[in-house]
Formats: sequence, structure tokens, C-alpha cells
Amino acid sequence: MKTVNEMKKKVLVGMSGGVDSTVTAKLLLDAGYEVEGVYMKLHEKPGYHEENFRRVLHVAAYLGIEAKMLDLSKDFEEAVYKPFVESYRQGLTPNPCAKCNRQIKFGKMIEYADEIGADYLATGHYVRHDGTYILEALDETKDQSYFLFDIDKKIIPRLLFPLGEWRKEDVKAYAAKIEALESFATQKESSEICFVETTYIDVLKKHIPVDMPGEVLDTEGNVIGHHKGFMHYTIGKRRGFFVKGAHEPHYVKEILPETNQIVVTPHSALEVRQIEIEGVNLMDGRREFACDVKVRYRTKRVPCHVEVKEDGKALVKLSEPVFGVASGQAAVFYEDDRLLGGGWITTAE
Ligand SMILES: Nc1ncnc2c1ncn2[C@@H]1O[C@H](COP(=O)(O)OP(=O)(O)OP(=O)(O)O)[C@@H](O)[C@H]1O
Repeated sequence: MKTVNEMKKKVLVGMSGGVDSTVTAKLLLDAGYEVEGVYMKLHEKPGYHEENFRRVLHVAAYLGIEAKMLDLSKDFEEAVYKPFVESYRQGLTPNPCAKCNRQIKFGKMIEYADEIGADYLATGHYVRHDGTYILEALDETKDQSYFLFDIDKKIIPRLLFPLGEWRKEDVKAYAAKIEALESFATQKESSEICFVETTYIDVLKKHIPVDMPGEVLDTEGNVIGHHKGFMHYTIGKRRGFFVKGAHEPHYVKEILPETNQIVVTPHSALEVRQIEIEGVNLMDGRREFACDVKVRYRTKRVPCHVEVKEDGKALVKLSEPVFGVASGQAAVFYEDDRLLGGGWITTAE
């Protein structure tokens, strides 16, 4: 009988039908792993899943591996989709990808890896890890570590991210050289939120009335204009509402869902120096520490001091001001290229 060391390690690859997970599966197979693919059906979009799964089966046939479709649409609806709609209803700006990563991609998919006896779970995310911490991707323009702040640290040793060392253009060039995968190299990039086809407003419109004119207030509470409905706005937005006689640009500072009002100010009044977060998830046991924080995906890091409180809350003091911090978004901590964790923003001042 073979010993464990001699046995091939089995890896489950999350295959979306896109170029990244396709190349991921190929690289792992070439590296000597036993590879099996899974396509997760996450939501209802007519024709979408059939097309994606057809692509996954094409890749699987080329690689000579098995690939299954896993219907997780009910789980996705409860864990990601409904909270997304509910957040906007409450005047928050949600981050569905981070929720999906915790509960679905690195939650349900790892459960499925257990079911099929896979040692590892791999995806085409642009991140790396060192066994304890998730690390930023070498291709900084593609780095997705921000969206992984909430995953369970216990599973990190079981994850494989072969593209963490790659640049996206090299991934495409690699696929272009293989006849069976050539069409994947020129495929158009998928949208940032997989279930949003056009805009988030179109998603919300299926569930709640979003076009309902309301008042624009200044920070003293005076009515200074009008807007299209509070769900059209996120903190920091400067367009799409009317302010009487304004000579300088105004930005959304606060959203008041109960009264369908938005509060706007000139830019300087949007400065935030302190943030409170909840649902804190950290990759190590620190309670009080200095690090960098990102308050949005596409934004620069700012040095900060974090103090973890009871009930998974924390206070984040920023060493320089940031603008346009939205409740519901994630504050994500870094130390060099190491992702330390993060939490969900509740208040910013
Ligand atoms: N529906 C799905 N089923 C299985 N795995 C998925 C699915 N969607 C995404 N993944 C996995 O998560 C990774 C990152 O997802 P993301 O949506 O960021 O994809 P992407 O960068 O467009 O990658 P790809 O080119 O593989 O579609 C994918 O590379 C894939 O491994």
C-alpha cells in the first residue's frame, strides 16, 4: 500500500469558466496534483450558468479531469444576495464579494472539498499565502486580498493560489498558446460583482422602489436641494443630486434612509480620522497594534492604530485623514504584504 507521502495530493479547483481558474487547473495538473473541478451555481441569470459550465466541461475534457456543478444558489441567496439588498435599504454600501468568500467560496467550497476527500482547495484569486497569512499578489493591480479579509484562518494552509505570483497578461498569454484554451485568453473580463449585470440599481429595482425623490440637506439640516432616492448614493459620491446655487462640488456625507434624505458637504468636511468596525476577523491573536488600513478596494493604504474591543468590535484611529468612508464597507488591515484581517465599518468620524 502507498504511504501518504507517495500518494498524489488531491486538489479541488473552483472553476468559473474564466481564464484564471482554467489556467489554475492546468498549472496544478502539470505540477502533479490530482485535480477535480467544481462549478458553483450561485444565482439565477438565464443562460449564464449553462454557458459557464459548458466552458468548464470543455476545459475538464481537455485536461482529462472530472468537473461537477454544485447548486449553491439557496446558500448564496441567504448569505450574500439578500444581505446585499438589505444593506442598501439601510443606507449602507455592502461588499458582497467579501461575504461570498467567507461563506461560499471558502466556506461551502471547502466543505465540498472535504466531501470528495480533497487535501486542498484552489482558486484563480490573485493572492498568495505563507500558511498563516494571506499575502498580497505580486501583480498589485490585480491583488484581491482585500476581499479575503473575512475568511476563516484555519483553512489557509489548505488553500492553493497558483496565480498569486503571476501577472494577468502572462496568464492570458499562457492560455493563448494552448489551442484548446485559446478562446479563454480573449474572453472579456467578468464584472466585479458576479450577479450585477448592469448596475446595482437595476438589481435593487427588482426588489424595492429606488426612484423616490427626496431632500438634500447641509450639515446644519437645511434643505438645499433634491435627489433621486437615497439608494442611488454612496458616501463620497458627488454627482446625481441637485444643490441650489452651489459654486463648489458637494459630496454625500451621510445617508438617512428613514427620511429618504442625504447630507452633502464640500470635500474637506468629508475627512475621517476614526472608524469603528464590527465582525472583526484577525489572522492572529493581536488585540492592539499598528498597521496599515484600506477602507475601500481601490484606495491607498493609510497607517492606523487598531484596538480590539469586546463583541468583535474595534476602534481604528487613522494617522492621516481619508475621504468618503462608507458604512458597510470593509476596513482591511495590512502589515507589509501580509493581510492581518479586518472588519465591517459601522461608523466613521
Ligand atoms: N461560479 C464559480 N464556481 C467555482 N469557482 C468560482 C466561481 N466563481 C469564481 N470562482 C473561483 O474564484 C476565483 C476568483 O473569482 P473571480 O470572480 O474574482 O474570478 P475571475 O478573476 O474573473 O477569475 P476567472 O477568470 O477564473 O473567472 C476564480 O478564479 C475561481 O477559481
